[in-house]
Amino acid sequence: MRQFDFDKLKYLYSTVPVILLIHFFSVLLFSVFMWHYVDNIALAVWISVSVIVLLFRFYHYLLYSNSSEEELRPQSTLWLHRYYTYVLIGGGLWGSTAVLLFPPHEILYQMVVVLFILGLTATALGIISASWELVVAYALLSFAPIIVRLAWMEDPLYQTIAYIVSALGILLIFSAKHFGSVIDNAIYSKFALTQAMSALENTQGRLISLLDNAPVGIFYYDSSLHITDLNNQLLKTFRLTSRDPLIGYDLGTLMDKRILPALNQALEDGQGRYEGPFYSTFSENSLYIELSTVPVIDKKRLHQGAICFVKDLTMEKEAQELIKQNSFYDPLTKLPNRSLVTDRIKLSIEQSRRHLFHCAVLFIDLDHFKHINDDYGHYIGDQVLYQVSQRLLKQLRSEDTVARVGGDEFLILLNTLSDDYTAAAQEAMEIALGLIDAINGIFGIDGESISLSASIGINVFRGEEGMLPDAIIKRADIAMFQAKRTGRQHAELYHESFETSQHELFQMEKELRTALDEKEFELYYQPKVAIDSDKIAQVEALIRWNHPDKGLIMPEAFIPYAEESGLIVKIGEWVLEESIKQIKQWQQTGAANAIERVSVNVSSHQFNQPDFVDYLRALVTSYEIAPEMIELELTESAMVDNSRGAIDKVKALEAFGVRVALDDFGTGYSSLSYLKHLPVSVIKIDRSFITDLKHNENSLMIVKTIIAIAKSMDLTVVAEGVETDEELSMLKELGCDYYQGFLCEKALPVKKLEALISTKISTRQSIEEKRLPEQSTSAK
Ligand SMILES: Nc1nc2c(ncn2[C@@H]2O[C@H](COP(=O)(O)O[C@H]3[C@@H](O)[C@H](n4cnc5c(=O)[nH]c(N)nc54)O[C@@H]3COP(=O)(O)O)[C@@H](O)[C@H]2O)c(=O)[nH]1
Repeated sequence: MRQFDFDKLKYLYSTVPVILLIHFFSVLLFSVFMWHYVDNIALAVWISVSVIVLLFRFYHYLLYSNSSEEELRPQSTLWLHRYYTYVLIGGGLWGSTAVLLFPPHEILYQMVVVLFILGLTATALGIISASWELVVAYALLSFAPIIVRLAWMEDPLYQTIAYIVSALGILLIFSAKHFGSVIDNAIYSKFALTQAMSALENTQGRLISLLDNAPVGIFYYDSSLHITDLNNQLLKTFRLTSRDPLIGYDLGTLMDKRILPALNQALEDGQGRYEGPFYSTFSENSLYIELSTVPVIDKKRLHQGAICFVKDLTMEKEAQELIKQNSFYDPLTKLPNRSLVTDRIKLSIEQSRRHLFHCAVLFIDLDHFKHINDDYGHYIGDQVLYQVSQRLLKQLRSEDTVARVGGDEFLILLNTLSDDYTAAAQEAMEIALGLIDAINGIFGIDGESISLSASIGINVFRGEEGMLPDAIIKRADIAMFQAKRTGRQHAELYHESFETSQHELFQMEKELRTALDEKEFELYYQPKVAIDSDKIAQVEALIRWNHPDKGLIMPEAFIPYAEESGLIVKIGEWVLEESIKQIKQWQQTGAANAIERVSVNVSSHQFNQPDFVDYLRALVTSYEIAPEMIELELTESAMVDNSRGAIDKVKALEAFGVRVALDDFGTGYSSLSYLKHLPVSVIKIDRSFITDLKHNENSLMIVKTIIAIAKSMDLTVVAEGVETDEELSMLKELGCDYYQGFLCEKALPVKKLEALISTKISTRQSIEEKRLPEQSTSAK
């Protein structure tokens, strides 16, 4: 059943109580009136039937009233038919009075019957007028019998009354039709209203849910800038728990007035927008918001205030700031990074070009920082970098920029130096020296004392057309590289010639790689003679490069390049393995039985490799040679550069059986007290002291002292660079254990060394033999 028909059914049932009452009292009244004039049995039967019908109808009415709409809806047609049935039975009962209860003679009571039928039908038709078919059926059932009865009577008066009743009946039917259409309209209007109300409620519900669940804060405000409504998100945005302080709030009194223009804009029929920081009056929070406003206009185009949407962008903004911070600043030191300093250099190029002053870029690289990371771990390494950044900042002016551009690399941009290049270079150099002083020294971190130094490259520039920041940085880098090459711990001012030496380095590096791949290196061996027995007891492995074009190249010509490029590690590994192979071969062939030990030079780079000891152990084990056959020659600087790790490594090597000699002793740090801390077995006195031995009192004193202290510490002493008998006899007198030098032999290829040793003659004899032809020649 359609909703409209269902509503009509509801209306019809709403009339039942009235119908029942009218019907009941009408039956009662009719019976009282007619009791003496009609057949009492017929009247009793009529009354009984009427009462039974009324009771049933009442019962069904109660059933209907107690049913829910959901229960009634599926049976609505049945209930309509029930209603129709009872109405028609009612009509039939009153119609039947014209047949059963019409007094034959009392004309007055006959008219009472007619009046009852007319009155009740008129009432009934009014009530049931909502159903046209029912009206017609009811009118027929109630009027037809009385009209027929009256018309059947002979008296023309009755016939006239029959016409009148018929006319009234027709009139009533049409009145009921009109009344019915009024009721229909009323039901339809109510139905339409209900529909509209429910649609409105739905829309309102949707709007409320939209407002409450909108991801942006929303509030309405009237034309006098007072808040009239708001959603939950707005409370969240402003960290509030209650709407109360906001409803009716005058936005004109906000502490932060930056949003007012946008709010007013919407009241002037425009759309307002604001994005930026906002200080909340209510929660006293600093936010970053995006706000937009639109006017609220009703159907009559009248302004009803405005609506404002507020988005809290605080978190996005903070994230953006963080990203920005990370893309322009170094997270560890909080210093600008390469991008930012590059930008600033660009600016300096422009400014110095316009104002004719000089600027400088200082490229700082910490010396041997890698060892700090390797020995103390990255946490301490990070702390050192942080402290360095702080020391740098302290030294500089606020207009200068300090940036961290790599692991242990810092860039400093000095602005507004002198307009004279020489003066500017001097200023930059003074600042650089100040920075070196600031960095040089001990860093105390977590109970560790870490010594540090730095090398600085300086590039002084004045902006020119087309000058690029990268080129400026590169020059400072080249100068820094030069500072590293020339001893570290100092500053170098960029010079064009540095580029050539760098180019040379790259070229040499390339050639050295080829030399390794093409096996162009060879080991020569120089004898070390036991002074007491005058026997070749040991040899030192010394590298040579058989260059395909340049011939034999001595190590001093390429080792420094190998050191700088880092290739020394690979070359050193080759030397170690080659020496061990040679030892193995000598062991197997017995070709050099007399050789008790082979010493190998190890560069600080190689020695400072974290896995150096393990590497050597593995090599010795895999070639199955006695570790005692090897002696490693380390310079003092290799140990001082990495004092903590070096001592442990030397201990581990000595414990394994490999001996460690301190090479070039007397040069460099030359700290005799330092010897106590180094668990080495041998010290080699530097050649420079031996050469000077005869002519320089100081050298004699130094050699004397070194030997005395070494002896007191039970160390073996080797003197290198011995070229004369005099030097040898002086060393013998001072108690030196071994000597090495041209007096015995220079470094020889393996075959020649083997040949020398296989003569099994004392070196003195060999020397004498060598001299004899010379003497005979001179004698001639
Ligand atoms: N890391 C490595 N360094 C190495 C290796 N091989 C050599 N070197 C180092 O190169 C420097 C020069 O070595 P070299 O040209 O071989 O010179 C050695 C001797 O020939 C020279 N010597 C020896 N006796 C005399 C002498 O009586 N007079 C004189 N003028 N020179 C002499 O001394 C060099 C050996 O020095 P040292 O190592 O200090 O014992 C040199 O520093 C080598 O260390 C290598 O494989 N790896």
